[in-house]
Amino acid sequence: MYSLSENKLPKQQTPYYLYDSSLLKATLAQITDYTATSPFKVHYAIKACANPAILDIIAKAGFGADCVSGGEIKAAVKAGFNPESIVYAGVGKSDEEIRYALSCGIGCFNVESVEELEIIQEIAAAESKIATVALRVNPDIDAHTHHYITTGLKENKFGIDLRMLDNAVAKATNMANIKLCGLHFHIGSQITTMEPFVLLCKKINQLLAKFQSEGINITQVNVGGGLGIDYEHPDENPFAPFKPYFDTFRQNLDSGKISLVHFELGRSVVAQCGTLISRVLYVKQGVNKKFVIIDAGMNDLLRPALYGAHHNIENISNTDSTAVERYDVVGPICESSDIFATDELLPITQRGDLIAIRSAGAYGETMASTYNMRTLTPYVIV
Ligand SMILES: Cc1ncc(COP(=O)(O)O)c(C=O)c1O
Ligand SMILES: N[C@@H](CCCC[NH3+])C(=O)O
Repeated sequence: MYSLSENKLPKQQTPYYLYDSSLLKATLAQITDYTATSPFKVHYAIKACANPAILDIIAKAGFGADCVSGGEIKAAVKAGFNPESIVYAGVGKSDEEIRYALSCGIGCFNVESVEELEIIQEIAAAESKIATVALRVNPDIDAHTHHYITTGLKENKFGIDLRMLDNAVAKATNMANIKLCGLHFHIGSQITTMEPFVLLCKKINQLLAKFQSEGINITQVNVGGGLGIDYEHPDENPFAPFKPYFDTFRQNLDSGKISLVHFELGRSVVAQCGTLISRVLYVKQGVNKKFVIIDAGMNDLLRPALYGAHHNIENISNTDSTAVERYDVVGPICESSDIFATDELLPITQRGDLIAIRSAGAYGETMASTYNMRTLTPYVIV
């Protein structure tokens, strides 16, 4: 794995994303190993990181792609993902995006409402095409994660409510240009215990048994993504708990009823291979505290400002932990929420030091903006 020492870092203007390709490849190899013995297919969730160099590596490793917009489908096709291995979710697919997805020949639309199903039928009929769809079910399961990234509760906008599912299945099976291939679920992100996934498996088993008893043979399920990572200990735990995760589905899904299980992993694939590298502009004395003001801001990495997320922060210019101090680590953006950490214990830090913000490979670069007329964050892959 790449070591973050100052003299080995690329000579690149800060701030920038640094991606470790060897860690990414080792992660992909683990996932491939743990899924090889079962009818499991993993689609990488492009929203986590759509960097072309990263997509290239993931496509070459034989993964499918999970997309949520026409732009993501375009990026996936360009990166070499097989269109038949592309799945497409999202509550607000536009007519143009549906037409584009059909023209690419994507593998499956994960349909989030009956209203959307009707539009896909209409467009597919006009284009004389068959759209393969899975119905996204809202299973009303609490993923016990940040409320902004919980997606499987009945008050969330995602998926079809359980009470409306029978109607949606009946409609889908009767539409001339729709081929119903399965059910789709995604209960949330950064899920760190297996319990919500066990509940999900139980719900899936119940639903498939019910439909099969009614003569509706649904044999494929997509269980979404959501596997969490260790933000506090990226060196001790560079890999997400893939083995218990895949074992949970192997042990709890009713294999007699299911021919293929699709996964849509994002964060757990790419988070640990990315680091945001930044430089200290000022160490500012406040009334009761010191601020380390760095040249990266919430426009480069939004997660701390949006979710109060904490990423591990390291001073890679001074690693001497025998003399430490507490600092608020903040960016230059004109917002009080532009804070990466409060009371962070760091070695004595000074202007010019390089700061690494770890575990930033997922939902980092993809959520960056040009707010305050800043340039989009560049990247280096090593
Ligand atoms: C439908 C869908 N699939 C997959 C993912 C990827 O989730 P994660 O990055 O938590 O694995 C998301 C994001 O939460 C999603 O909305
Ligand atoms: N963007 C979120 C995850 C949302 C996943 C998309 N449904 C994060 O950074 O944690």
